[in-house]
Amino acid sequence: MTTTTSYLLSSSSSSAPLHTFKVLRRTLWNRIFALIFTLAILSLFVHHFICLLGSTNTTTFFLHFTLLFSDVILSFMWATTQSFRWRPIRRSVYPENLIQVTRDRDFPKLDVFICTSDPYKEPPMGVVNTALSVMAYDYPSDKISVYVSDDGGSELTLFAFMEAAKFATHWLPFCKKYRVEDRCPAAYFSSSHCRSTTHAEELKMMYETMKMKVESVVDRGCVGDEHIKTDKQREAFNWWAHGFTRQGHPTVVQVLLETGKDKDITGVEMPNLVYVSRQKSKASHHHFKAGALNVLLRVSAAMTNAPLILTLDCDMYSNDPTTPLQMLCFMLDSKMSKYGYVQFPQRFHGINKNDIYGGENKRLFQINPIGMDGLAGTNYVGTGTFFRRRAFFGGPSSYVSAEKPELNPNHVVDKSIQSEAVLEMAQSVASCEYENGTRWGYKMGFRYGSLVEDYFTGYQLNCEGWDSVFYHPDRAAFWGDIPINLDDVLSQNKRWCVGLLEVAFSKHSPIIFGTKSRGILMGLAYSHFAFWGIWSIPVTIYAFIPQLTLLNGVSPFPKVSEPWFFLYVFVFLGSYIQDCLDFILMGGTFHRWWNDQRMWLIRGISSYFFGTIDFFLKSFGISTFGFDITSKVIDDEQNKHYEQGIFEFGVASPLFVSLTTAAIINFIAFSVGVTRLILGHNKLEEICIQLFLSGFGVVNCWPVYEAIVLRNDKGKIPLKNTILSSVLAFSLYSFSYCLTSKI
Ligand SMILES: O=c1ccn([C@@H]2O[C@H](COP(=O)(O)OP(=O)(O)O[C@H]3O[C@H](CO)[C@@H](O)[C@H](O)[C@H]3O)[C@@H](O)[C@H]2O)c(=O)[nH]1
Ligand SMILES: [Mn+2]
Repeated sequence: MTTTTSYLLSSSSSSAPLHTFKVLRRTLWNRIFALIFTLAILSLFVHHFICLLGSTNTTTFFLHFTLLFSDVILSFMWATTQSFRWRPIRRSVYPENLIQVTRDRDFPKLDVFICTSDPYKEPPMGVVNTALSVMAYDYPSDKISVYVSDDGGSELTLFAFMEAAKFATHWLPFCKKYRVEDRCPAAYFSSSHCRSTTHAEELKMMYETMKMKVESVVDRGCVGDEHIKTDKQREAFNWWAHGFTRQGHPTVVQVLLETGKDKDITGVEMPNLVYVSRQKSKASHHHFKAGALNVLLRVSAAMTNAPLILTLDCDMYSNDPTTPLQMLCFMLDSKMSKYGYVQFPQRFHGINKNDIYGGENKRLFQINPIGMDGLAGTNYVGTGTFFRRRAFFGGPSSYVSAEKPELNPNHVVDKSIQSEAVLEMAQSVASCEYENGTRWGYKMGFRYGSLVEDYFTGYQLNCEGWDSVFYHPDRAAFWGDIPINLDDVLSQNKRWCVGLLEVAFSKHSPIIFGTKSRGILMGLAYSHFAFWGIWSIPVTIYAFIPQLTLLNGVSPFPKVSEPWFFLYVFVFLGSYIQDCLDFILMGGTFHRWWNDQRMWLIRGISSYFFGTIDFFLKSFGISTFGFDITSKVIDDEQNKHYEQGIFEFGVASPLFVSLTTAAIINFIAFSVGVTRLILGHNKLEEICIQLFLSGFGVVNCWPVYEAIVLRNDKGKIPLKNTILSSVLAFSLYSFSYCLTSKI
């Protein structure tokens, strides 16, 4: 391990700690480098001012001003990343010591929330696998309750869960008997750990039968009469009988398994399993996932009211049955009562060798969180998070009470979850109107007002005084799906970008409100995410200006013989090398880092660019945006390309237009630059920086050229897109020609 102990700290004073952490040794180097880099940035500004003052006409003034502006933004973003490098820490846990503070049977109850919202983009079998993997946790079954929120309001999903409830009575004892590690059935049956005994074969058969049944129902689009066996089932599916649509339907709460009543085939208690589809009506805003989670908070309060909550997306299945014990190491430490949540990293299976789309999001999900963890706490990333229920009701020392006493975290439920009173309560708190006039979404629960409800909620909790923990075990706690085509990746990033800008430009902007609440470093860390969208400004400027000026024979950058040239070299190499080191020290490879930086550029020019425009259009009331769910379905041909590491363009997405335009301009600028050098029309010393930047653009855009010219499959860039981009590139060139002809 490259991160040796600089000092070891434990927050528990007893001889056998539950958890410890170490501050990474790179901290010192990071701080020294931050100082040197700050001086370099200041010098760069001096250079920019000299150029601005020396400009002889408005065009050159404007040119230098644009470059200054873009460097100001780069510097701001660089400054925000210093918060992640200030004090990164790594934690360890010792679940074997839990016995000193509690016994198994006294473990706190755990409510698990799983969200799904579309049976076609999120196949029910995937959701079921996620649920089964957590139901089988190494945790007392009678302490676990799994609540599934179905925003798709789909009888197909309910049907899948009815089947899963039956299968679970076999699966759970099997896992425990053989100490199975992969408790997600799909993962287990396709892994090499799958036993080849008759018992395992039997289970596999059972699983396959269930899968076939569920998939055939999904293909048909409805649950046929032949599948409805009991009166209880008929009653449940009756909800779908009249005028039930996805956007307009009553609340459906269906208890599929109840602890105390339902037993597995060996006679051991089953966990609770509850299906919830909240009421929907076109007339009221449902606040996307945050709304769904708040409904689950209330429904679960009415039914079990566990003090600990795990939130999961439907595609994030558990990969380690001991995860709850690791979490308890923090939650049961009495000195950690101010810690509101424990975040496990989002990790993804099925990433191709070199991670062409940067799907791992290493910086977002692994590198930055260890930095924030060393300050006041990491951000919440929507899934793989264990919360204290209390954290949703005001700060650690400023309690906000719910409007109904039964919903408060200290309320003890003493009735069966299927009793009439409890079911009635669950129905009523899941209705559309319930939140009107209450503090849900603003002072309580998951927060509204941003498309990235996870980021916004974690941020608000941190601001209210809750700290949080990031725990990154070697064995991934959860595995999730990643989008495997470029359009999905870019659209997802665009949604994130819009949601983050909503926070950046709100009264809760982290730069002011965050800094005031939790200090400058936390303010900067949260600002780093909030202002993601503005990356688009420097990325776009550097993708076009050096290239267009090169084509027009103008050079706004220092010559090789000038000392300022070395400043540019230092700033570029310094930031790139540090970034690469951060990546590799976190277990990444050079190749993956390269692809990750390429995706950063691509996102800058597409997702962030269009996301920022969308955000401002919405702010002026010109357009609206929603939560487009990322597809978890795998198309065979796309998957083949992805496995081979080939980019998938395929659709005529507007997100590709700016990218293709930049690719064309960079290619032309680089070719023209090299030709002029060979012909002796230009000296390398004059155009070195511009030529380098164009060449860098060309190398990064390589997959785009392949997709325009060399490929003939479905994943190539549609001709329409190429023509549009060429026209745009030509217009940009003509425009720049007119401007620079006056210089
Ligand atoms: O109206 C909605 C929309 C979405 N979801 C669920 O939210 C989850 C995340 O949606 P997904 O399309 O997978 O979004 P991603 O961009 O992949 O998710 C990341 O970003 C989201 C914020 O944009 C977070 O909520 C997620 O936890 C985080 O993994 C899924 O389980 C959905 O079913 C709902 O329940 N209701
Ligand atoms: Mn997702």
